[in-house]
Amino acid sequence: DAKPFSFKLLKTDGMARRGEITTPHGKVRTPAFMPVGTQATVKAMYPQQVRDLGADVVLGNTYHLMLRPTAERIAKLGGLHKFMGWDHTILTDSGGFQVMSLSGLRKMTEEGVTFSSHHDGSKHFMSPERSVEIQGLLGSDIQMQLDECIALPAERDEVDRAMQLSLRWAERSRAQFEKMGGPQKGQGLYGIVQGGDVPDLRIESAQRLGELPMEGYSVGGLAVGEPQAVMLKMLEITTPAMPKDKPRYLMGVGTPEDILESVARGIDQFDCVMPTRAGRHGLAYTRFGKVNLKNARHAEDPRPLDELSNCEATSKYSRAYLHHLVRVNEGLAAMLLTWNNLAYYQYLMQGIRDAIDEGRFEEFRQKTKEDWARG
Ligand SMILES: CC#C[C@H]1NC(N)=Nc2cc3[nH]c(NC)nc3cc21
Repeated sequence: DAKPFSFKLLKTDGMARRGEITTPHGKVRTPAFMPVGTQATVKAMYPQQVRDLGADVVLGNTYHLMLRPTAERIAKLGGLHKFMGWDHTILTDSGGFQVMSLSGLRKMTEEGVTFSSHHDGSKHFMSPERSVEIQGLLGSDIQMQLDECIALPAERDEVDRAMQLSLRWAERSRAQFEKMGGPQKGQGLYGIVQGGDVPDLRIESAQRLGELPMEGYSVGGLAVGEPQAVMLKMLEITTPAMPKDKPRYLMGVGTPEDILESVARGIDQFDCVMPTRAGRHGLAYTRFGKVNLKNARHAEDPRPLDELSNCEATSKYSRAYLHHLVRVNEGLAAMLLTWNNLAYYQYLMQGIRDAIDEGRFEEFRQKTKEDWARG
């Protein structure tokens, strides 16, 4: 058997936590930002570049990979790590959220969800068991239960119904994960806390999920368009009800500020398309806030984004050049800005981890927000 999946809580500073996850493909330093690699690639980046910036985990998506090229084909080729040339930890989402947000939903039953592909309209079926089977075929180190994701705003009884179904699906996902020998392979399966914006349902979901032997717990259903204040309020209610000795993963979050505020409320893992997607749209994240390189004011600015950065994309090219590349829609624009943005996100995460290690997270949080405001 492989070394068991483990999480060590190394230090706390207020509600902020510093930890380390051990998976079959190495260690994950938390708080961690996990770049999104939906279709087996972090868009516009080489795997080694992503690694060199300090990422310990990348994300893959069951929904996308089951449609193209299919999990069976990836398994036949040696699994997702080999397929995409990433030899570190991979976390996969279960498909629940993508079915709701991407596909022409057919029907949801107790058994699972039938949906049509957003590519060609072909019909597919996903159950908690099938989702875990796909994630196993991919060789995913950290897997997600299948959950029912409903769009907000929703009535309380609809939120309750979806939360209760997701709890029953958590148990079925766990059974399938153990049937496939996930624990013996050192892999982890996370439950997903639901409950929308209803405090008592969030607490019930977190407490009942915490009774299942999951290796970690995600908070789902936030970052779906609600104001940041609502998201943070829901976190203050939810994280204290989650197990303390297991990783907590806030799905789909977020901006640098969302991440800083969520670490302060007890979250360990983050993923977001923001840095990569923004990079493809001419937006740069820096230590002093965002820079929209489409804007003509950069047309003759000889300064790099941040000369003190050790990332080449950030320190070696003028804003004028980046503005030009964005304006003429050159591929190098997406490459350089994605590189810059992921470098900044990992720089922020390293700063957060160091600050918690040294017991100065609150001071770090204030100083970082001042720097962003300075622009
Ligand atoms: C309801 C629910 C839920 C969660 N369930 C699963 N499986 N994945 C998610 C991915 C997300 N991405 C974002 N925001 C971009 N919110 C997410 C929430 C979930």
